Amino acid sequence: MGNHILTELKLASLAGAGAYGLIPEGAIAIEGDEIVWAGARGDLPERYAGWAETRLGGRLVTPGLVDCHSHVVFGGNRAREFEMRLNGASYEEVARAGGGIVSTVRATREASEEALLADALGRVDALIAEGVTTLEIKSGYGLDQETELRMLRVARRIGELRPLTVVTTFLGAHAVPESHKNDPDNYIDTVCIPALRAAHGEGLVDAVDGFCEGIAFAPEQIARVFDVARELGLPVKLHAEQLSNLGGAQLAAHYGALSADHIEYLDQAGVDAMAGAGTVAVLLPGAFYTLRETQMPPVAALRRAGVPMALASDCNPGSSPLTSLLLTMNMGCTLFRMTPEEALAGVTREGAAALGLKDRGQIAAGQRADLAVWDVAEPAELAYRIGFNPLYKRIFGGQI
Ligand SMILES: O=C(O)CC[C@@H]1NC(=O)NC1=O
Ligand SMILES: [Fe+3]
Repeated sequence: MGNHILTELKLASLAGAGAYGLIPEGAIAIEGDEIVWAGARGDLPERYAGWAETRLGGRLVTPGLVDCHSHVVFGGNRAREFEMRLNGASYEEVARAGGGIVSTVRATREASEEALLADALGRVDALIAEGVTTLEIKSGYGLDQETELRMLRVARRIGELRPLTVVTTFLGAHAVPESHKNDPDNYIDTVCIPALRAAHGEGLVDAVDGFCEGIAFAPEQIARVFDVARELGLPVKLHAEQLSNLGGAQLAAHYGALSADHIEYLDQAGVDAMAGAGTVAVLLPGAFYTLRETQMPPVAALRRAGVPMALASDCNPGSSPLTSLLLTMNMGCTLFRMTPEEALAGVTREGAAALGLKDRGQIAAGQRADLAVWDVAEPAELAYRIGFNPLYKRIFGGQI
């Protein structure tokens, strides 16, 4: 780290005017872990003359990628369930038959902290290899206090063991465990909320999430968890309108949520509520693709209303065993009809916004020096190609 100039680059700043905030002949000045200047190379201020210089041969430079929704910490895998679905069972049928999230809960409860960490690091390294510099990691496969906290400790350790910012999210309201399957209210009040308080007490929680859905929790149950999040001063986000419309996005907006995620079944009332609250739409095409869903999120309505749209892997063993943010971008375009610029913004500027982070996701003075350098001529290539990783160099916190 130190003072450094990156030059001979095409700058996709995702800031300022114009598509991608693109500057064909750009330069970036980095001091420590911070960008202190970015713009056209010809405008580089004299005061940076003499700084160490790295020439990038005209390669494209974007902000480091932000994966704002993942469940990368979990035990076991669900290949068997994948096979069941290929034999005709729906995702909800598998869930009601005791498969789905609950089967991963068993495997996660049985796994040690070291085993969970070792398994997760493989998935995290795949994301890092594609230029991810910030990763959100949820709990939600413990559904008991001990395991929920173990998952969040593993998430924190991932951020210590890798050149990566990890943001943790408590998702105790992910599913109703077998022990409480006839009494979800009791689970919320006697397990989920005490676990949230304990996790917060250990400094393990940066935000609180829930799954508002017929196979999970009702809005009233989510609201009780969000009331405690508000009491603890924690921001909230919500898996909402994935398989039906229970008004989850409106509930999220009512709590000033950072984001509402999935939202395939979002209606105009939900779009308007999110627009009014500044809640980011997090689109998760990996789950839509894996579950062979047909109801697309209302991208055109979100666009018209000016609701920011993020894209994320939703990496999880059941509905989105996906560890490629580049493929996520391609799916966002091909499946959800986002533009390539919206897709790139979705995994940078808007992904950061979905985490409430204002110091990253764009290339501009004052932002973290988290950058990705790509062997592509045009930014659209990042979403266009399928199964191709053109990352040339990943810069985390100014480490050239
Ligand atoms: O199947 C799993 O393990 C997670 C499913 C995932 N969680 C959620 O709230 N919605 C999903 O698609
Ligand atoms: Fe999810």
